[in-house]
Amino acid sequence: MSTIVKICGLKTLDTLDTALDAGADMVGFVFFPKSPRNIGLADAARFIAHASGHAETVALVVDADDASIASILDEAKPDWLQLHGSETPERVAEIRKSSGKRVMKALPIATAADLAAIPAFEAVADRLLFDAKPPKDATRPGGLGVPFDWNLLHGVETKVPFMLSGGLDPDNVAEALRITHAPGVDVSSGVERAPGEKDPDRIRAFIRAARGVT
Ligand SMILES: O=C(O)c1ccccc1NCC(=O)[C@H](O)[C@H](O)COP(=O)(O)O
Repeated sequence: MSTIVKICGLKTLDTLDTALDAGADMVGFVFFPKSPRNIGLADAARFIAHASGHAETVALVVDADDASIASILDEAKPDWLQLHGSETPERVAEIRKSSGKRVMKALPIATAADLAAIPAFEAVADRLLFDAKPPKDATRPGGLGVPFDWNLLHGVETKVPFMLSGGLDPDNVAEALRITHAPGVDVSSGVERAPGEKDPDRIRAFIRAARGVT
């Protein structure tokens, strides 16, 4: 089965088209004002409509309230909601039920102890995203371009599919997949030429590398 590839933090039509043309399975749009990838609702709606039918679309939120989620669903109509904050299993279940959307829950990973969160969240989410735990002084909970020890995921078993994330790039994604056998990978910083500025060549290179295309 081919590795599912998600390109996250897209902000322009040309880089979205690059990701789609290169075969990205999922494209992510960030709704987090402190992020250099933060996107407005109108642009997200336009890009999600453009991507529909070519890739699954993901709206990424961080501890969003019901009103914010409702606006995103009404205006942008994503296929997935990615919950990248400190949402509890109960909150994940509540959002999944009320939105009727598939939900991907990000779990911050730094040590083996962090894997203890898997059972509670795999019971309420459609997919898990293992991302590097942010440092205490981080201004955002993701998109930091920093990996965690992939060996922590060696042999991990989950009841729902998972994605590997955090500090991936065209040069390390094949090794990350060799170690983790992750069914999916997700990248943001590693395909950028500057924070929030996606690089089409790096997007293409990442997808090729993730697919094992030399
Ligand atoms: O990308 C962001 O700026 C971001 C901001 C706030 C919460 C989550 C964010 N990104 C989440 C993602 O899914 C990223 O792709 C993931 O954290 C990996 O990022 P990177 O290490 O930069 O590849």
